[in-house]
Amino acid sequence: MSAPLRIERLAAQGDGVAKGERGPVYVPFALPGELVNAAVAGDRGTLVAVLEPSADRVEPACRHFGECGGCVLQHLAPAAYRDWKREKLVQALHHRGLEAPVDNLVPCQPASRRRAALTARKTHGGLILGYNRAQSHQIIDIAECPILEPAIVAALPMLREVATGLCSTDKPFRVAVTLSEAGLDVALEGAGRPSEKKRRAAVEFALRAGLARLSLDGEILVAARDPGFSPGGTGLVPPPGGFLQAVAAIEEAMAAMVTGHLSPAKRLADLFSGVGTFALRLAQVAEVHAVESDGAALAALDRAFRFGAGLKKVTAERRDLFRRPLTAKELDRFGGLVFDPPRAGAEAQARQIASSNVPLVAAVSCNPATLARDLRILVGGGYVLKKVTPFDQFLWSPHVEAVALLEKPRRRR
Ligand SMILES: C[S@@+](CC[C@H](N)C(=O)[O-])C[C@H]1O[C@@H](n2cnc3c(N)ncnc32)[C@H](O)[C@@H]1O
Repeated sequence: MSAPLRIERLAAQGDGVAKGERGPVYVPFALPGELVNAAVAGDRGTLVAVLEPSADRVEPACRHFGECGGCVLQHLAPAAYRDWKREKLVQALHHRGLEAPVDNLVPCQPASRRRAALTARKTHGGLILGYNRAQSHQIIDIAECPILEPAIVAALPMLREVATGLCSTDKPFRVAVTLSEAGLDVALEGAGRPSEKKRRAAVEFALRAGLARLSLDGEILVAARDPGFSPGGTGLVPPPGGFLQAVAAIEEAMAAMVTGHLSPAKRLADLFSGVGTFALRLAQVAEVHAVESDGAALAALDRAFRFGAGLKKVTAERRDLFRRPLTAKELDRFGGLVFDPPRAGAEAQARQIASSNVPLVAAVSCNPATLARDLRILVGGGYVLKKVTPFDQFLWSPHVEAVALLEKPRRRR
């Protein structure tokens, strides 16, 4: 049964929130101020009709909007959308009692995302390839995606063919596609164990289709060209399916901010370095020690440094920074550091940084809540939070990326 609801605000995941008889009701795709008709079950409402639309309601850019779980805010006008993302960060900091200037959101453009983690599954009607429906394992077969680089969208039919050729399971599997400077890098995971014949056919198809590289469960089946990138002027070739910042322009902007803050120091640390997004750029101005738990990422970083030109020293250390963070004593040899942990944040590492005397710190994060927790630890240890900048890297999703800059004043002798 549907009921009229007045939407009061957007929840953290982008759903509209109304006051229901038994508490808040979350209505996806409804906007603050709107009067909507929604079918309510428990605390979830399904939007039936918008009776009084918000002035901030706009036409969504994608035909899959509403079905596909990838984008939740395409119907919100750009200015309101940017304010909402910035406010998420402001509220997370406020929640931890942190006061710092928060910049406006650095926006990202449609058609700029250079990597996608798609899900595929064989069905009687052929292979479907796309994103999961919101809060479901059902896959929405996509024909377009306005956030992705057009070269990836244009390659969707070809990706379906590659995935069909290699698939030997009825279960869903992952198709990661990255647009490198040398073309598409495609990495399948969990597609089953294809026969030798299928693998050979996939290699031939990949070569004909002009893929830069094709991998299966981390094994490179064919690399016609190195699927490279050039942070710090290097020729970085990430491992198949490995982590890479999603939007090149946002990576560039975050790295410029981090480098600007840390550049007075001569020795730097990059913690949770991945393939060296920050380390390889920082190495243009300082010696860098990169620490990371993923051996394949570190090997790629090390190769890029060795074949790079004009870089100062880069050393790489494989280490689990959750279990064995760099200690305050180990950190004290650095004039500055950047840390960029996964969504869980870097609580143990932040405690060590807080007790250290590293004068310049940049914190990069994709989760405002854990960022605020870690910043609180640093501020408790005497760091001054200079400013925080939100970046949009996951357009029309509820995710916000951020860079926080901190300094520790020198102790008086
Ligand atoms: C958000 S990514 C950042 C990577 C890199 N800074 C970049 O911009 O590409 C987080 C990185 O933390 C690494 N990581 C995850 N858990 C870790 C741990 N316990 N210890 C060290 N590194 C870890 C991941 O492998 C990943 O490379």
